[in-house]
Amino acid sequence: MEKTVLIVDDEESIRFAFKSFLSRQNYTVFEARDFNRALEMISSQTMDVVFSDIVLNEYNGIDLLRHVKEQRLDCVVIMITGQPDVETASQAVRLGAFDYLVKPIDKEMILKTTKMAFDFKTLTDEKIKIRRENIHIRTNLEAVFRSVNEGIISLDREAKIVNANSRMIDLSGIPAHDLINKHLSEIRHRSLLFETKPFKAILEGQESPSFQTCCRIADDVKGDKTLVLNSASLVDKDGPSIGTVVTIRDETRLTALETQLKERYRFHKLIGKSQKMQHIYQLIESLSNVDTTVLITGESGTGKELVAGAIHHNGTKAIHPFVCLNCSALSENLLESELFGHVKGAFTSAVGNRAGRFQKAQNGSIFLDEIGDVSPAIQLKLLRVLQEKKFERVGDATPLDSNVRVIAATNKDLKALIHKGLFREDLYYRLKVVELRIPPLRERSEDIPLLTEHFIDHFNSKFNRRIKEVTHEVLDLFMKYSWPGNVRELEHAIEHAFVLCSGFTISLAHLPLDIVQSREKTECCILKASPMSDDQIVRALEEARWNKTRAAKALGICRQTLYRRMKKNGLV
Ligand SMILES: Nc1ncnc2c1ncn2[C@@H]1O[C@H](COP(=O)(O)OP(=O)(O)OP(=O)(O)O)[C@@H](O)[C@H]1O
Repeated sequence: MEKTVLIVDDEESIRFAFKSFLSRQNYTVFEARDFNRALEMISSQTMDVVFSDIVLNEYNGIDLLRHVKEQRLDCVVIMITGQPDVETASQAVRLGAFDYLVKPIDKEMILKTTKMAFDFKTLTDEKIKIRRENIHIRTNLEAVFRSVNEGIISLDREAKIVNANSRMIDLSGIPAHDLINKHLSEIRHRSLLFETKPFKAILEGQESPSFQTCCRIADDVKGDKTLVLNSASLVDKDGPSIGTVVTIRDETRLTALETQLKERYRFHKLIGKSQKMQHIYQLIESLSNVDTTVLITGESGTGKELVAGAIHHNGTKAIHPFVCLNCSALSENLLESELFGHVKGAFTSAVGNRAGRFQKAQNGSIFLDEIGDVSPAIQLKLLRVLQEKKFERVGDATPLDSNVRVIAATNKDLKALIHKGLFREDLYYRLKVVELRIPPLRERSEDIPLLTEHFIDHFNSKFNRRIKEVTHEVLDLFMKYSWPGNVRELEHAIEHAFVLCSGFTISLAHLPLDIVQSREKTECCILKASPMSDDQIVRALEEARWNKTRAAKALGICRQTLYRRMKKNGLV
């Protein structure tokens, strides 16, 4: 890069001497014999170093120096004088002259001073460059600091808050003037945010690693927030820590969306993403915190017990017991004692007092499965519990209070039972305050892949296996099959396959025969419908040398259909 020097002096010999010495050292030297010429040159050409005589006719070198400084020109000025005096020298230095030379000036001095001036200029330029870069970085950082969606707060080593961006102020709910320059201990009581781990660690003088926490911030209106806090030590390069910076990301919305998404596929122990299951989930939610009696209906194996469990566990009763009883499994007497308990001596084997299920479920919920199988006498007692919230133990006339939510279920048509006089109508309406009908699996086949995956996971962990999937044919069959036993049947089919499958994929060969045969039956029905002449059948049999399996295959029908056609034609 060109190094430019301007020599301003009215003495030509001086200008000549500077020019000849410096040109040989590869400096580009310009000359000016007076102040005005010098001004012209420094405004039209960048000068790195200016040597100027102090005496320049009507103006002097000090005026030139003043001009350079006023215009903030980027050059080093050295004053030269033939008549040194302390006052001008000190004035020159005060105004920012780099040096002050006294004539006569020899070559050595010119070269040495020029080199020093250039070294000084290089350093000054570097300093200016660094300063400009710093300003640029600082401006950018401040813009980032202001605009990011994360709260940022920095604290010094004494836990005094040095800075906080506007997002942080918003998250903490504390105005900037109450935050900046305050010690953490002074403001920690104002927001639960400051009670979290990173801030506690700062107060205790530790550095804390990145972690996730959920906290409720001071402004109650805003409610629970899921905040991810990250803290890092602020260190100078290789130096000691000068404080801590904590960043806070608000993930409330993300967490809510995640939860929603999960709920769509699963609700408590219920699996299913179909619209019908979404509707069930919504109903369960609205039923959870009301105390009404619920009647759950639906075919066997549709998940009625799981629904009852979800109603109980989703509500405020969840901390109290959830007691289940299958009413069809017990004789009338046993059921009565099981439901209401008995006292010692109530019957021959009653050797002591025994609490019934209603007592055990106190403040919680009781699930009465197969309610349609209950005898008229027990129906009457249940009606009393529902109406009066009271019951008596067998062998004791003292009524006991019942604070139990009743959830009943049946796969029977209770209305038909009422018609036949087998079920009390008044009990039916007491039970059916809200009816929840669980759809059979065939009406929500989009849940089948999800349920299949769920049961594979379940049996993998139960039997310590590593089965990955079912084949396309299996899934296809599952989607078409009518599942009379509903989810329970699917669960059992997969458990059956776990026994037979020794690899990683469940195929048709591993499934229960009745499910596979249901497919063959369907295919046979389809094939049977296609017209096929008796001649064609006989020809196929002859070609297959009367091997029925091969002939059926050649005709594209199943063996049973072929056999039926042969029988019809008297071929067997
Ligand atoms: N939606 C579902 N998600 C996961 N598992 C389910 C689901 N529905 C049913 N099951 C499972 O199927 C089996 C039968 O469920 P459950 O006992 O709740 O059915 P149910 O309708 O009460 O049957 P039943 O009328 O015969 O008493 C259970 O092992 C249960 O875990």
